[in-house]
Amino acid sequence: MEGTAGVRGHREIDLALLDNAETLERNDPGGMLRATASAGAQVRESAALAAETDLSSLADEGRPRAVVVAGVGTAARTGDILETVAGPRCPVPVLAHRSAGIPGWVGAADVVIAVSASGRSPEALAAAEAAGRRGARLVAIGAPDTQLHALADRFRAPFIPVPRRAPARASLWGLAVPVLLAARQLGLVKVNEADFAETASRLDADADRCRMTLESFVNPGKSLALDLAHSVPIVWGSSPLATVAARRFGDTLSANARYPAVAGALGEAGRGRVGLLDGVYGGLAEADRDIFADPSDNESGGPTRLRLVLLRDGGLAADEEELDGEPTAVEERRAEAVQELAERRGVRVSLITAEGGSALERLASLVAVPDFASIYLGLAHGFDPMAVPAVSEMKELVSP
Ligand SMILES: O=P(O)(O)OC[C@H]1O[C@](O)(CO)[C@@H](O)[C@@H]1O
Repeated sequence: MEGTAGVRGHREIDLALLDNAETLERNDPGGMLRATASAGAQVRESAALAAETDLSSLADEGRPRAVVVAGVGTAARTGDILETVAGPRCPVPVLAHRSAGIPGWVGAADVVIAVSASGRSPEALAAAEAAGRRGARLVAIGAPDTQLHALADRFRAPFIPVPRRAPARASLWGLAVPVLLAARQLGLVKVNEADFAETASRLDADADRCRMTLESFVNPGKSLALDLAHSVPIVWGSSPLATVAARRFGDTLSANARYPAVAGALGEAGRGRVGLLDGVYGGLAEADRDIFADPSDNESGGPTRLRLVLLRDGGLAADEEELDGEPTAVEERRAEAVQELAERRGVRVSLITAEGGSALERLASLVAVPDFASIYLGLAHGFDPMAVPAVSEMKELVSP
C-alpha cells in the first residue's frame, strides 16, 4: 500500500495567502473563483437559452402526476432547488433522483428532467433513456452536443443547452434555471423574470463582496473560510430552503476545501444530531479553550472543534406558506435555540441570514458566500479547488 495518493497542500492554513491576490490566482489555475463569480451571468445566460428552446410539448398533456429531476451531484441539487422553490403548494410531487435510471413507478403520466453539466453522467443518461422508453415526458438539460443531447433528440424531447463550465459544481445556477423554467412551463412553480433578474444581481453583488482582491476582514467569503479553518463544520439550515443551501455547502466544503462537514436540516438535527454539540469535538473540546485567546484565531495546535454554520431563512417566507408548511415562528425559535445551545457549550457559530424577496433570491443569498468560503478554505490549505484527485481516481476506478 502506497498511501500517498492525492497528498497535496498543507495541514495548517496559510493565513497570509488569503490576502495575496497574486498567489490566490496562481493556486487556482483552473479558475474556480472566476467560474463561481459567474453565477449571476449563468442565471441570465440560462434564462435566455431556455427562452430559445421550445418547451411547449411539455405542457401539451397538462399537469403531470409527478416530476423527477434525475442526475447526480450538483445536477441532483437542482431537483432540491426546484422542490424548495415550488414550495409546499406545489400541486404534484417533485423528486430529486440521484441514482441511475428512474423509479419503477415512473410512466407516461410523469415528467422526467434529466440534468448533467457534462452531458454524460451515467445517472442522467440512464434516466433519459428509461423515461423515453416508458413514454414519460422528457426534458434534458446540460452541455450541448453530448450523449444527453443526442438522447433528447432521439426521443424528440426538448433539450436546454447549458454551456460547459468544468466542474459541474461551478454550474449550479446555469443548471438550476432551466429546471425551474421547465417546471414553470408545467405550471408547477411561480418564478418570474424579475425573480431571475434580482437573483442574478444578488449573485453578482455577493461575488463582488467575495472577490479575491478584497481582504479577509471585509470579505465575507474569506472570513467564513477563516471561521471554519481547522474545524469540523456543522451546517444546519433553519427552513427547507436554507437546508438546500446547507447541503450545497456540504458539497462544496467536501470538494473544494476537502473538509468533512455535517450538513442538513435543523429541524431533523434537533432530534438527534444536535447531540454533537455535547461531544468530543463540541463541549468537551471547548471546555479547555483559552478564554483570552483571540476568537478569530483558530489555533491549529489545539483540539479539533466543531464550528456551527447556521443558515437562517430570516422569517421572510411568505405568510401563505405557513398554511401548509411549518410555521416560520417554529423555525425561528429552533434557530434561536440552537444558537443558545452552542453558546452554553462555547461552540462558535457563524450565522448567515437570507435576504431578498423571492425564494430563489433568498436561496442565492445563502449559497453565494459559502461557495466562495469553500474555495478560499481549500486555497488556504494549498489545494487546487477545481481538480480533486479523489474524484478523478474514483471515476477511473469505476469506469468499465
Ligand atoms: O452530471 P455531470 O456533469 O457529469 O456531473 C455529475 C457529478 O459528477 C462530478 O463531476 C464528479 O464526478 C460532480 O462534480 C458532479 O456534480
